[in-house]
Amino acid sequence: MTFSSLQALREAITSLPLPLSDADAEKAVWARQDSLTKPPRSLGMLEDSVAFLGRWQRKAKPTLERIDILLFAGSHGVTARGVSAFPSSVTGQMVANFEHGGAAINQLAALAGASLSIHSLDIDKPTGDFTEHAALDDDEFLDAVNAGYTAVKDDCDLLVLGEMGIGNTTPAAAICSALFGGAVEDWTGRGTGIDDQGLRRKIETVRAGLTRHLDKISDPLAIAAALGGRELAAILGAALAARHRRVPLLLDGFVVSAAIAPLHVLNPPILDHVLAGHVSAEAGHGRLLEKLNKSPLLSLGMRLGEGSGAATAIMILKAALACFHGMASFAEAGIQDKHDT
Ligand SMILES: Cc1cc2ncn([C@H]3O[C@H](COP(=O)(O)O)[C@@H](O)[C@H]3O)c2cc1C
Ligand SMILES: O=C(O)c1cccnc1
Repeated sequence: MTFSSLQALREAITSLPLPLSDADAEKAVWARQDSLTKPPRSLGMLEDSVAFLGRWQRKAKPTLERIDILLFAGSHGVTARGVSAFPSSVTGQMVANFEHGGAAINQLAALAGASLSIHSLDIDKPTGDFTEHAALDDDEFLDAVNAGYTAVKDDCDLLVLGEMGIGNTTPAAAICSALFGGAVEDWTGRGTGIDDQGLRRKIETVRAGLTRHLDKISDPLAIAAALGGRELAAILGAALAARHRRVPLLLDGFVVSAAIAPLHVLNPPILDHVLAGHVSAEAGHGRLLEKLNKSPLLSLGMRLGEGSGAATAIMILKAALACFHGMASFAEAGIQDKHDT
């Protein structure tokens, strides 16, 4: 499926009947977990994670055999305003680095046993500077959403989305400010490590973008197009495809979370298939996860993007499944179970 208009996309988000998760599979997961040789629920979020995987994989015994990491790259016109500590040319150079296996995400994907595919979205064609024009017109936005939507494959046990795009913490901050309000400073962080003067410029840039596109403030998809970018739009499309296909999605940092936030504002249950991998050190990510009602598995002070925080969290999911599949039950081990009260 691809979307030929914003209206068709909006309908797919708000009015199509959404496929549901499997409550019976989840019940079976909890029944097994409660029979294993540990005090009930003592593995905390590990147990919650197995229940989540069971529900969305529709399996009483969930697995992580096939994990796909899709990394989307795009270029941002707003970088001309001096909002990043790095030049825009680094985006293409990092794409080459991903292809040669030299980036953090390559190492983490290999360790996690995940496949990694790189999707470059017109990186030689930066988006418009959102303080002056819409970053993307409707057609450009839909093309990127469709690229993300069609990149998701059915037969995967878990999906991770990553991004590369110098400057993209600025559109992420602008989208959050537009969707959720509050002080622009609270959504705007240092990204790649911009200095104090740069941070002030970045905050002013976000403010100017909000003023320019004030007329779109009540339309989350118009905000995503006017203030976003191609890799963010593709992430929105991929998250929607995962929901339609009941593929569980593990969320990365601030940029990926901001990219899917318009889905939440349009229809909160649409992100029920999403688990937060980590909370990034980027200002605003913790607040954004609260808005999305997600509790992160990890808080490691990471602020890289690329899908790296989520890829690290895969190891936690694998730890959870190792216990779930490998532990003996009280009956098998001949251990006395909890007193009946
Ligand atoms: C070498 C390098 C590798 C990266 N990998 C991810 N990012 C991250 O930093 C960028 C966002 O931060 P800002 O908005 O400050 O530019 C994005 O490309 C993001 O993926 C990187 C940034 C750099 C410099
Ligand atoms: O949390 C993120 O997604 C992030 C933080 C800094 C730079 N790039 C991405």
